[in-house]
Amino acid sequence: METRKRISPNILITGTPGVGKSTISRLLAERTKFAWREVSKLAEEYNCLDEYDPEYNCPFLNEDKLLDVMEGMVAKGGNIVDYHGCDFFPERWFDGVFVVRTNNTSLYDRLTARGYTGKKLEDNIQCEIFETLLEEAQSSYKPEIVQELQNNTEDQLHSNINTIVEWIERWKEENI
Ligand SMILES: Nc1ncnc2c1ncn2[C@@H]1O[C@H](COP(=O)(O)OP(=O)(O)O)[C@@H](O)[C@H]1O
Repeated sequence: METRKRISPNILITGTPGVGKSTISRLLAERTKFAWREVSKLAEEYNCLDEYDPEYNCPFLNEDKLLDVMEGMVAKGGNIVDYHGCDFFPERWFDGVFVVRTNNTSLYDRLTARGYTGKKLEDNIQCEIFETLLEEAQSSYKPEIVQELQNNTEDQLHSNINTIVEWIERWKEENI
């Protein structure tokens, strides 16, 4: 699969759990009619989860199996891939990578509302403070396709959607 064969771009929405990836992806999918690929749901649906990680209380992802499942889905473009990790996807899959960011207090409130406590809560807050996903994205993709989006407020949510929609329009002008 080569980038120039796509008639619509593939977009990766990544970031720490709770920053708003699903919210952005859902609204963006409604606006653009792109397919929203929730990687966690696909992993469950296609049995790509291996044995349980007792430390984090969640199953390990079988990355190779998931990539095999997703390869055909992303081939033609027009996908919004939503996941809290990004270094194991093939670089060639994505035309734009958006790293969603949230300040500590908002993230803390959102994760506690989701029922996160203890180590899981602390690790996710630290992940955001240390910009782990931003660094992961910057080291996995060309810097010019990686963009950070601050997503603390409703206003920012809507402007983030507009930013991505405008980015898609520009991509189409330049690539089709
Ligand atoms: N810009 C925003 N302003 C306020 N709340 C938001 C914003 N974006 C998302 N949220 C809320 O934060 C919570 C986590 O969002 P979600 O999209 O599930 O995050 P993720 O998919 O990154 O784990 C949800 O309750 C969602 O409604």
